[in-house]
Amino acid sequence: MKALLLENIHPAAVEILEGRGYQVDLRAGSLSEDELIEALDSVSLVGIRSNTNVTERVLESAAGLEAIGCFCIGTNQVDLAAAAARGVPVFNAPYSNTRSVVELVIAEIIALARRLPEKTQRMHDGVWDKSAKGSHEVRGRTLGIVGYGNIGTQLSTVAEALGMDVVFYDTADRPAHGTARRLRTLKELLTTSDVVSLHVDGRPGNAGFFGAEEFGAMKSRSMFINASRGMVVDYDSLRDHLLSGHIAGAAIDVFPAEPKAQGDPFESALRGLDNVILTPHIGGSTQEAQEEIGWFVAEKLARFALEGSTALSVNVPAVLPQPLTPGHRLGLLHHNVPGVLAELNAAFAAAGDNVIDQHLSTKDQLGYVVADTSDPLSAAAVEQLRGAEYCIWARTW
Ligand SMILES: NC(=O)C1=CN([C@@H]2O[C@H](COP(=O)(O)OP(=O)(O)OC[C@H]3O[C@@H](n4cnc5c(N)ncnc54)[C@H](O)[C@@H]3O)[C@@H](O)[C@H]2O)C=CC1
Ligand SMILES: O=C(O)C(=O)COP(=O)(O)O
Repeated sequence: MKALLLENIHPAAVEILEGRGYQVDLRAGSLSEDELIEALDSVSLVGIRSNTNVTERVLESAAGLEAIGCFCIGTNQVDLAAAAARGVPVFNAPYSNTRSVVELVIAEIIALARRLPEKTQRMHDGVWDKSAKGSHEVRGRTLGIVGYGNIGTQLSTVAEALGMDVVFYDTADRPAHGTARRLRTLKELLTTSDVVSLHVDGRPGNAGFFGAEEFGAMKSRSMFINASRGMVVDYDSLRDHLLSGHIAGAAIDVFPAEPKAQGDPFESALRGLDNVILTPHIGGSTQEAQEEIGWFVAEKLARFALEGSTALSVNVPAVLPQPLTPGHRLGLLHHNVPGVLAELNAAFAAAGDNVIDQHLSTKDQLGYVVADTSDPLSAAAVEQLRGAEYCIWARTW
């Protein structure tokens, strides 16, 4: 059994998968589509982070791929529908690096308010530039959070503890934390915030949603932070609004096209601008977060591959079966049509197998059932199931 782990996934993941009998190929960088297709030959588990794209073409060629682990929060880099259609579950770590992102953004809010990027540069240039001009406390200033999910809400709580007034805008119905106030429109947030921070997800509909109109609506001399996804923002427009002085500072951690490997050249319209903090997509890059992610996602991959558990999968029905009794479990991922369970249980009955435990879950067009039986279903009966029109795959453990 082979597992391919890309993008500097934490060694905790290697330890867990090797401990479950996998031969692990651990690599530092991300791969292009063609490189990934080649690397996935005879691989059953693959781990990626935010910079490797698993496209339908990759999935089409990776016949032996059983599951995908996104060792991060975002899963927009995977064609989730194509993976689901092929019965390939995708797992992520929805909370493991949340705090790390929040602490980076809090640091950036204060750094920008005190114009630290240019202060420290002047010192390194040998210039003593002691001035309060353009520097402010963050206490009492308004933070506008766009995207009030796991990261946005934690940021809200920490910012409030710093004495900031917090407002937020979210397309979904989200409860306010602490004294934060939900605003009905993005424009209201933009016109009232001293700092705007984006924490939306990378769904296709968010591509380019923050551009000239939004920057123009922001308060004069306000700050902008993006640690969500680069594809969300028009950075040429941000450059224009920084050069004009309308936006007084920015901190950017994510970019539309990010280098594939450590040390690769980085190009951006935002390089060389005053009071702009640029970081190489490190919001989740702390030792604590990476170790937690490595353990969390590797465990999900192993429990799926070795026991049939799809708990916390982002794209197939979630089933958390009982502890495995080897040799007595069947998993059936199928098209969500009537009669599947009846046919499966009829097959067990015909074989004289008593069903000890059974879990069925459905999600959109898919259904997934895991059944533990007194006696293993015969190979012929399993093959018959695999031939059914509704069957995507049937596996036994
Ligand atoms: N820079 C980095 O290293 C990291 C970046 N991220 C990015 O941050 C994103 C957010 O993470 P979480 O808070 O955990 O996700 P989440 O799914 O908990 O929250 C995202 C929120 O944004 C809202 N939203 C989506 N599109 C929106 C729009 N157009 N306008 C307003 N609200 C919108 C959603 O309703 C949701 O409440 C991730 O999807 C990922 O892309 C996450 C971790 C690390
Ligand atoms: O968790 C996320 O979605 C991130 O963007 C973190 O990405 P990374 O694991 O640093 O490639």
